[in-house]
Order: sequence, then C-alpha cells, then structure tokens
Amino acid sequence: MSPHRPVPESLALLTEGYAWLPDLLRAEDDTALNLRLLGHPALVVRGPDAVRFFYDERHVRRHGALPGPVVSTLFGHGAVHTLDGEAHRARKSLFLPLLEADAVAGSAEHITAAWDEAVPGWREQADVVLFDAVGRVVTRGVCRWAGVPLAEDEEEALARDLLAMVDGFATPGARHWRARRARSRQEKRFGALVTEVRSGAVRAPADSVLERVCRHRDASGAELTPRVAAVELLNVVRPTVALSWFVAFAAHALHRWPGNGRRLRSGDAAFATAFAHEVRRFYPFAPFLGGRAVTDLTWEGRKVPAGGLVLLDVYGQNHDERLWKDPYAFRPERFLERPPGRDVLIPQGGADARTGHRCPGEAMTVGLLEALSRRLADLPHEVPAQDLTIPLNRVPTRPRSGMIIRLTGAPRS
Ligand code: HEM
Repeated sequence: MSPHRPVPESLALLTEGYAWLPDLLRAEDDTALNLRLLGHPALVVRGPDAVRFFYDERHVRRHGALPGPVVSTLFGHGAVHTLDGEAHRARKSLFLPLLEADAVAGSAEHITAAWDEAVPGWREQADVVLFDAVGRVVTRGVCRWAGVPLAEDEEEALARDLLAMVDGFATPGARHWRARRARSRQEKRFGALVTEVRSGAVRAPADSVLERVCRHRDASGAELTPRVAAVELLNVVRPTVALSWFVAFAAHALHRWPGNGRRLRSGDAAFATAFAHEVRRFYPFAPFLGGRAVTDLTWEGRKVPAGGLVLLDVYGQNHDERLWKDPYAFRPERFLERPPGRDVLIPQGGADARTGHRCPGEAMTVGLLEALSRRLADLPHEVPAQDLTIPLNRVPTRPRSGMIIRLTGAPRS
C-alpha cells in the first residue's frame, strides 16, 4: 500500500462522489487508510469504533476543518457545525429541544397538514415533480412550526433558496454560485426578522424556534448577532427542507419495491420506522464527515499528524458488508430484526447528539420521513416514464427526474 495516495487537489474531490472513499477502502480491503488531500495528510476511518474515535474531542476538532465553499453555502459562517468545546456545547443547547418528542410531533403535525393542503393542487397538475413539491410543503410546514412568518406568495422563492443551499455545497460552478446567492439572500431576510423580533416589531410565538434563537446567549453570555442568529435559524429550517431528498428516495423505493407500500398502508408503525431508517441507510446523502487532528493520532496503526484531516466514511459505513447483511438490498425488515446501533447507522453522524456534533434533527427526520412516506403510500399515483437514475458522482444526488408522480385518485385515508 502506498502510505499517501495522490487525489485531486481541489473542491473537485467532492464531485468524485459517493464511491470515492469506499472504492479506496475496498482496494485496501481495510477500514482505514492514509492519503493526501488538499495538500494535507489525511486519515480515513470507518466502523463503530472509528465513530467513537472520530467524535472524541481530544482527537478531532471541527474548527478550520470545513472547506470555505461548504460553510458559505450549506452551514453559514459561525454555525454550530464549526465550533468546538465550550462554545459548541453552549450553542448546541439551542438545538437540543429538537430531540424532544414534542418537537418531533409538532413538526410532523404542521408538515403533514401542509402536505394535505397541497394535494388538491397536485391533482390539477398532469405531473408532479415530487422533489420540488415536497420542498414547498416542508417550507410552509416548518416555518409555521418554527414561528417564522411566511406569506403564501413568498413560499416558493424561500423553498427554492433552501433547496439550492443544499444542492450547491459540493460542486464548483453554477450550482455553487446559486447556493451562495440563496444563502446571502436568506441570511439578510432572517437577520432582519431577528432584529424585528428583538425590537418588538414582530412577535415570536412563545418557546418557538424563532423565539429561542432570538434570546439564545452564547458561552460568553452575549446574544447572537443578527447574522449568526439567522445562520442558526436557517440551520433548523434548511435541513428540514432537505427532507425533499429523502422523500424523493422514499418514492423511488416505493416504485422499485411496491411491497413496501402495502406494508406502509397497513398502518404498521414499527414498519414505517424501519422503512425510514432503511431509506436513510440505503440512499446516498452525506458522503463523509471531516475534522482536523487535535494532536498526533494513531488509529489501527495508521498515523496522522496534528492538524491533518480525519475523514469518517459515512456512505461506506452505511453499506459496509461487515456491518450489514446484503448492504445493497433495500430491506427495511433488517431494522425490525435489530434496531439501529447508535454508531452503526450514521447517515446523520454518530455518537451522542447531546455532547457531540451528531445531527440534533435526526429524530425529527425519522418522524417526518415516516409520516410523509405513509402519506405518499396512501396517495394513489403512478410513476410515468422518466430518468430514475441516481448518479453516484453527483453530491448530493437524487433521481435525475426529481421523481415525477401522476395522481390517479383521492388519498386512501
Ligand atoms: C435530510 C435530513 C438530514 C440529514 C441527512 C442530516 C445530516 C446531518 C449531518 C451528516 C450532520 C453532521 C454531523 C457531524 O458533523 O458530526 C448534521 C448536523 C446537524 N444537523 Fe442535520 N440532517 C438532517 C436533518 C436535520 C434537521 C431536520 C435539522 C433540524 C431541524 C438538522 C440540524 C442539524 C444541525 C443543527 C447540525 C449541526 C450539529 C452540530 O454541529 O453539533 N438536521 N446533520
């Protein structure tokens, strides 16, 4: 094995796609390897023990690890994702109420209501591009739930911007610049909203996400600046709208393996949860996560010096045959046989969301994906001829057509 493989020295490495790290690890028949990335030595790791190693703050820090183009599109400058230690813990406390059952139920109630409102309009269209349609539904529902005022004629533009921020984070060129413009527009708009709430010009519903962000104080005891408050408000609204990717994948799975639709319609709640987990495991979303070595590190005999990159192979781990039987089969039943291990299923990060960087929106994601997958299974529709390929060299990827459905009747329930 060559200790440091050469790889592309630019953002283009992200467009090498989902197969990049899994292919390298497969070539080594190993769960770790060294390479050089953007001029830095890097260590790639995978597996539940590696997850615990990666999420140990004595090993890996986030500050300075994320490429500027990713921060300027997906997360926003000064976001919780980029903080470490006490600053991270204080900021993360803002997001921890999202883990609670009332956040999961409340967001699902608003977003399914927005779905139900949208269905009659879909019936008037010949074809519905589900990816875009779900983007609008979730934008409406999540804003209502989070206490963010949104006029009906603003919904489509906001949905488009939120989807663009996610779609353009890993790609140079037009998609990337669209994402930057979308972020800058919405940071201004959400920042102005924060200022209006603080001045009393706009009332934020008590204990709503909007109200909590406006009154949150960081480790220093200071309020967030309006721009950083906007970044964090967007860090709730934007990833919720990213559910569009998973719902498009759920529709793809229902089309490819229709038996899943029958089981979802039967009202089996445990199956709906298992289906949501399998969508998150099987379909590609986050390819890998990265941080910087706090100190000289050794993992399974491989070394990386302080300041070097440590990458956790998320997509590879979710398809590792050491962890999953038939990893490339879509089989929700695997989660009925065995619930997902905390550090085994990691589409939204690993370890403990309360203390580390794991996604605080994971329970909401599972709850929303269950609810919207059931809605979709209950909605009689056909899938007309279209390009359903899911290119693995596009990050983030989705069915090329955006998943077009054609309604054939009224919802069954
Ligand atoms: C499509 C669904 C989602 C996916 C695939 C996803 C994925 C992820 C991933 C991979 C991380 C990084 C974990 C790490 O750095 O270790 C993350 C972090 C985060 N996610 Fe999500 N997420 C989703 C939905 C949500 C939702 C619904 C919310 C909020 C309502 C949310 C809020 C956040 C926040 C605030 C962080 C930063 C946490 C931190 O740095 O401590 N996400 N998410």
